[in-house]
Amino acid sequence: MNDDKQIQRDAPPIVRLDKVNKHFGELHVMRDIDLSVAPGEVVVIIGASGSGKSTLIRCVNGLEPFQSGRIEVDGKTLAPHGASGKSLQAVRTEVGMVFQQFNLFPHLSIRDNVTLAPRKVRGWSRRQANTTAERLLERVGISDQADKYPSQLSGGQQQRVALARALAMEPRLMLFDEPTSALDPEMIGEVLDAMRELAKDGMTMMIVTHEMGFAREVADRVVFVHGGEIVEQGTPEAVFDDPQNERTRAFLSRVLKH
Ligand SMILES: Nc1ncnc2c1ncn2[C@@H]1O[C@H](COP(=O)(O)OP(=O)(O)OP(=O)(O)O)[C@@H](O)[C@H]1O
Repeated sequence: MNDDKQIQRDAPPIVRLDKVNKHFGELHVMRDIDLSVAPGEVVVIIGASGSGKSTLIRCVNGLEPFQSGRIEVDGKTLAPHGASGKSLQAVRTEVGMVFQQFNLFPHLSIRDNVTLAPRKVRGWSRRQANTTAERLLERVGISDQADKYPSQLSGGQQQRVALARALAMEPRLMLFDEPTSALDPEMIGEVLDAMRELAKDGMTMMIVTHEMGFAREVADRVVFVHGGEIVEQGTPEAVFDDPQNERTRAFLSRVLKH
């Protein structure tokens, strides 16, 4: 997306999935998924509802166990049937996640929502965490809201706090699962702007979204998932303008009509 940005294709990938399979009972939701993400790369995952996009993201963060294959995140292995406690903990602290729902703590101020994890998990002093929170809230454009509580903020502002909170842990990788789908249309832009900035700064990102315009603009690579399989992947130009697979074409003609 950005010519100045460096994707470190020669470095070890930050994320690597090898032949990952996941079932929910009879339902096979990830089928032999192979996927690597290089440092600095922005990968956008698209596909119809129920195709397995969220499950893929949640497996990378260790939120869902999987049945076979292997997932490596920044050199730590998540094994099938749940990782060992240590690598799971390490992955969770190195990966930032932003969900559809903001999940802020309602009884904590915006500042305390952002500083809680670095203080508890990293052992930062209140002062150090507050300085970081100020910088991050400034970065997502809501430094004037630090003393407020989540219920006093709009959905778009709350989602930007959720982004600042994830960044406070200094993640190597950011995962987004439909971060704008719970927002009113007029608030979507402000969250996408914050994500755009992050991408420009070289953050490695995996993003599940239904915002196709944003996907085209921000992605280094677009991955189309159908029925738990990666059916097609490539640059946004390749996938959006010249899709090779019939199912990608059918999906895009459905979503781009609206
Ligand atoms: N905890 C669960 N238990 C049983 N089935 C589940 C569970 N979570 C997801 N599924 C099923 O797995 C399939 C894939 O779900 P997933 O949420 O990954 O799809 P998705 O592509 O992210 O969909 P959407 O765009 O609607 O969010 C769906 O059929 C869903 O109903």
